[in-house]
Formats: sequence, structure tokens, C-alpha cells
Amino acid sequence: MVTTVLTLLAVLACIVLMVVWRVHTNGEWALWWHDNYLERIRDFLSGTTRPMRILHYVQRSAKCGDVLSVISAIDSFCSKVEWAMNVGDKKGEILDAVVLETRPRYVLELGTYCGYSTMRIARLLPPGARLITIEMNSHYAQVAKELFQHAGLDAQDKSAEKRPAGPTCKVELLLGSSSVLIPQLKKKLDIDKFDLVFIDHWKVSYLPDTRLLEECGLLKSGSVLLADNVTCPGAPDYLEYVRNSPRYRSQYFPSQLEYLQVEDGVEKSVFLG
Ligand SMILES: C[S@@+](CC[C@H](N)C(=O)[O-])C[C@H]1O[C@@H](n2cnc3c(N)ncnc32)[C@H](O)[C@@H]1O
Ligand SMILES: [Mg+2]
Repeated sequence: MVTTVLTLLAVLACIVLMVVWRVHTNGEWALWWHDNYLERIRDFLSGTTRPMRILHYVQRSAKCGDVLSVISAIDSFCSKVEWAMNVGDKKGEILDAVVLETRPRYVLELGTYCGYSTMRIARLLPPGARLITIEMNSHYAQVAKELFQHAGLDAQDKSAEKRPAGPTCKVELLLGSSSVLIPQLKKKLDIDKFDLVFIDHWKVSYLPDTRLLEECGLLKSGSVLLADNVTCPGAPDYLEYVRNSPRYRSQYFPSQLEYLQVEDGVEKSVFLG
């Protein structure tokens, strides 16, 4: 009897160790574990959602009107308390470098989630620049708006005297599906071409939406596409397209999946016209 129980415990321990090891080394397992399993359990136990938990943490710990403080609070929460699908601090540095070298006036982001990458981009844009971010989930969009407010990103609408120090570009969050909204951007927002597009929504949409941006005439020679998570979870059809099309010059930047030691990277592709 004792031997049977000990054997069962040993088998159970082995299974747990195997799962922990896979979660730490394998991207698909890590995403399944953090993005489905743990998130659902925490939602159930707390009666809240992950974006709400991020918002509450930021409201408790980040300085109001200070976008850097908000970004660093989100990083701190997501690396120490609960993983979330923001681009994260490591790939975020690559995103920052691309924004700084591109010096864009018109930026499009596909996939806002809680607005972490939106805030990273916004804080580096020159006055007068426009950042359009598209999100199809209304709950995520609402949380993002509240985080922007906390970070002072909506400060532009207020009087200059009362404006807290922070980004001076305007963020425009559009609620809806990218495939529906992209064709409406020119007329609806009076935008001709984008200088920079940060692609970070569902991976199956990377390629169709890139083709849609081309068809709608929203790219010009020199427009930069930066695509996140091209290794984990991966966007193989998109990579195949931008790496082999004569219309793009493409470069891979290796990094790690947000807040985890799992291989990932971003692809920077310059549209050649
Ligand atoms: C990885 S998260 C974005 C993370 C965010 N860019 C960041 O780094 O902070 C992807 C988001 O894209 C949204 N999304 C996925 N497909 C979409 C689509 N076709 N149109 C609009 N939003 C989409 C999802 O709801 C999700 O919030
Ligand atoms: Mg991402």
C-alpha cells in the first residue's frame, strides 16, 4: 500500500516537473499555461479580468500623468505577478529604437490590448504626430482608455496650463476589427499613408491585413512594418511573404517572449513601393 502511494506520488511529481519544465522552455506550452489556464483560474477566483487587475495595479502604484511610471508598473506586474501579452520590456526596447529611427508622423497599431505598446510608442512621438490603434475587444479597449488617462495620454484635449508632463501626440483608439476598419481609415480619419505600422494582433491576420494596407494605398515607399511575435507563437505565412517579396526589405530581431525566457523576435520590414 505504502509502496503504491509512494510510486503514485513519484509519478505525479515527475508529471508536475515535466509540465513546469515545458512551460519554461516551450513557447506554446508557456502561452497555454499563462494565457488560458492561469488566467481563467485567476478570473474565476477574483471575479475580475486580467486587464482589470493590471489597471488596478497601475492605479495603486503608478504616478498619475507619468507615462513611464505606468509602463514600468505594467512591466513589474506582468513579470512578478501575472503574465500578460504586452510586447514587454525586452522587445519594447526594439520597438522604441525603431520608432526613434523612423521618426514617424502617422503610426498605426494593430492590436491595442491594454495599451502598453501604444504608450511606449506615444511617448516617443513628436508633437502633432498621430497614433491610431485598433482593438476589437471592447473590454480591453475600455481598460486601455483608462490606462491612457492615468498616463496623461489624453492630456492634449485639456488646457495647456493644466497639462501634465508627458507625450504630446494624440492617441486615437478605434474599436472594431482591423479588416473592417483598415479600408475606412483614409476617409474616416483623413490619413493618407502610415510611416510606421506596429502589427501585434492575432497572428493569422498579419498577412491578410498587410495585403489590405497595400491594397488601400496606406503604405508609401519607406513605410516601416514592425511585427511582434513572429517566432512565438509565430506568423510563418507573414514571414514568408515579407522575406521573399521584392516589395519589402526585411530584417529579424531576435529577442524573448514577453516576460519569459522563451525565444521570440520581431520582424522589421521596409516597404519599397
Ligand atoms: C498581443 S495583444 C496586443 C498587445 C499590445 N500591442 C501590447 O504590446 O501592449 C493582441 C490584441 O489584438 C486584438 N485583436 C486580435 N485580432 C484583432 C483584429 N483583427 N482586429 C482588432 N483587434 C484584434 C486582441 O483582442 C488583443 O487585444
Ligand atoms: Mg505581441
